[in-house]
Amino acid sequence: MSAVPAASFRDAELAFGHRTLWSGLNLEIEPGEYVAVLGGNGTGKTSLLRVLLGLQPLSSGTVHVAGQAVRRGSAEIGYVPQQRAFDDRTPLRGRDLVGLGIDGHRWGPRILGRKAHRERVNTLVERVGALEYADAPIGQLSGGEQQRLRVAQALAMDPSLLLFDEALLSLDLHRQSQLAQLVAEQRDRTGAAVFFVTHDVNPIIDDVDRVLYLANGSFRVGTPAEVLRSDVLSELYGARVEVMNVAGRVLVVGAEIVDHCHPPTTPEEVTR
Ligand SMILES: Nc1ncnc2c1ncn2[C@@H]1O[C@H](COP(=O)(O)OP(=O)(O)OP(=O)(O)O)[C@@H](O)[C@H]1O
Repeated sequence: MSAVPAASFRDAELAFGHRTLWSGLNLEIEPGEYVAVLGGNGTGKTSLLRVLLGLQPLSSGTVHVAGQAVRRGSAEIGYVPQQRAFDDRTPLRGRDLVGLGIDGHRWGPRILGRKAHRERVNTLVERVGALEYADAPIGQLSGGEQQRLRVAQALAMDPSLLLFDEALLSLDLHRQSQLAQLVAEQRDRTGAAVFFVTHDVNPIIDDVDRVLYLANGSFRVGTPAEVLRSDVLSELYGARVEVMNVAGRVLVVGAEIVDHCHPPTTPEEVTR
């Protein structure tokens, strides 16, 4: 008997007014499966995560997380939102932010006792390599440092589904690969499924099982080798799109012309 899917979409459609972001989405993600969500600006990647979080209802169809209808505040989900810097007056230390991942989603007494809570926070802070600055006010940390603490918060309760929205954005290449490794380790250790929204799949490509590529009000889903091909993406975009391997990285060239909402100024890097 197969396990309950970590997440599943059935005939799912999301539209705002007359604009359909995607429709006919049938997708089951198994525990431990790693899915990269790719596509240009405004194609509905963040909205897809918001649907899983129970923050955005579908226009039609159904969505489940761990076999249950989605709901807000689910402890099954760890989420790293698209980055917004904390105000430097935010009255939180780095480790307080991480601690919110343990019991910040619920009212009432702490899930863990004071000592166990402290130890758990310390383990998480150490795991993301943030011990050095975890006691500093969060708003005084760099974007990359804040990001590592956000990741620690998302991992806090070993959720069965991890959602990352452009989590690599403010990190240098070394930190990108460290974070990618951390996510892969967490997946391997806990069997969590992963949805990773990104404009550059290169740092995570070795870990990715499937790609969900959104464009032009439609999508393609499959292994990176199945989806990240000139013929497949040209058909999806309805225009000539080249997937090129340049110095070990694959670039998608031509997609920016069709991603007309907020065209990127450089070729979109998606895989090597
Ligand atoms: N609640 C809403 N009501 C109306 N339109 C919305 C709503 N939420 C999102 N949109 C629109 O849906 C489109 C997709 O937004 P979304 O943030 O999901 O895109 P994205 O693929 O994550 O883009 P980016 O790469 O720029 O972050 C955008 O045009 C956005 O303005």
